[in-house]
Amino acid sequence: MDKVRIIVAGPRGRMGREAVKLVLDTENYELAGVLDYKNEGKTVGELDGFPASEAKIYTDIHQCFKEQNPDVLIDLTTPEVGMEHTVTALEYGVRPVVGTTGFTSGDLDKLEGLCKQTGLGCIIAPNFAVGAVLMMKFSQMAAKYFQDVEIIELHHDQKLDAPSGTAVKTAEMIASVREEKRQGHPNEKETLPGARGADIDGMRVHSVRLPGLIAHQQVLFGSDGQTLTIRHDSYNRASFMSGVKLAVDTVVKSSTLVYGLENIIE
Ligand SMILES: NC(=O)c1ccc[n+]([C@@H]2O[C@H](COP(=O)([O-])OP(=O)(O)OC[C@H]3O[C@@H](n4cnc5c(N)ncnc54)[C@H](O)[C@@H]3O)[C@@H](O)[C@H]2O)c1
Ligand SMILES: O=C(O)C1=N[C@H](C(=O)O)CCC1
Repeated sequence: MDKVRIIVAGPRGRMGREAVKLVLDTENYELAGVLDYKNEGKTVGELDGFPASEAKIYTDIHQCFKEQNPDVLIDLTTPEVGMEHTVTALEYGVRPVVGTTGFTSGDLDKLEGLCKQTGLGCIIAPNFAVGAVLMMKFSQMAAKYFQDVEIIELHHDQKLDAPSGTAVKTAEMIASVREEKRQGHPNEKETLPGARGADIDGMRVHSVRLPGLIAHQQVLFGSDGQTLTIRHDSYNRASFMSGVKLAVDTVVKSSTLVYGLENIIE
């Protein structure tokens, strides 16, 4: 069987480093190159702290795709860069696996259209950790019985986007089954703006940023005389890699946009 030729965008980032390792350590994957904004002309093996690899570093995505003709792009960058990479990948016939968070619903609509037009698969996964996907699914199940819910997401203090992609996805999954409700007292008033967190469909979302954390979320449900808390913790970035592998193995066979790993986990 031919190896899956993969480009990793954002290789020197916290997630990108793990993804490069995953690709190099997986027998039927080949690291075709990486996309960075610097180090053009060097190889991955020349970067500090990277395993031996002759894969080339590109700063120009067009040159990269033309020279390497890869099968898959794994993007772990920032929302603006990630969206540009994803659109360009689909235009070049490359299937994207996107872990980058912060895409808007407009971005997702555009990508869905591009997938239809090109017949290519694309996977956007706000969270690759299997436990986090289960947390979201369990929360969706619980929301049928508990209308009142608040989400607390906790991440490291270098995270750029808030709320997290996971919190947004969780709220969307809950909203799809929950009877609409504006929570809290009808006369509730914030005496300090932001005290009640962000509002997604009447659900409150609170973002904590602290050094020492990696990626954590708890979903709290309340009703008469009882609460239910569903919590997930990622203690390292290796926790995301089995999900990245599942997404790569799935996207090479798919022809539509998939938003969320819950749609491909059995
Ligand atoms: N889906 C998931 O399970 C999951 C898990 C962790 C992080 N994330 C998301 O992944 C993204 C990256 O997270 P991180 O913690 O690795 O961030 P990071 O800041 O450590 O890494 C981002 C990398 O992108 C690189 N970059 C910026 N502009 C670029 C460009 N034009 N071309 C190529 N590379 C460029 C930066 O140099 C940096 O190394 C974030 O959006 C984060 O929310 C998702
Ligand atoms: O470290 C991050 O950044 C993470 N972002 C994702 C999100 O926004 O949900 C998932 C977990 C880690």
